Amino acid sequence: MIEPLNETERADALDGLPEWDFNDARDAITRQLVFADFVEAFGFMTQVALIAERMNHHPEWSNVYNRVDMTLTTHDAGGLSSRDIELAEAIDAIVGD
Ligand SMILES: C[C@H](O)[C@H](O)[C@H]1CNC2=NC(N)=NC(=O)C2=N1
Repeated sequence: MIEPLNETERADALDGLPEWDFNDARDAITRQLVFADFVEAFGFMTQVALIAERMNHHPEWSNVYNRVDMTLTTHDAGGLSSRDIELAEAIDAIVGD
């Protein structure tokens, strides 16, 4: 059973993820991306999907044309865990941040 991050761990993790916002109500992190068009957005989502499946950790997300909205939290932990931080870092690497 994975545990949610404690206060110190959460603060440290958020420091390392400046492109992500913290959603206190959900104990989740969110990021919105805008691409040139749908093909670029869906190509990004395809790359994330493959990594998420490999990690067995999956984003909550939505896509409208060139926009992708992502929320990361760990359902099994009831909040933000180290798995979300690892997935966020992998997503940032795809984006080039
Ligand atoms: C059974 C399977 O391992 C779990 O349901 C995994 C799959 N992907 C997951 N993704 C996310 N974001 N949180 C989880 O708790 C989670 N659990």
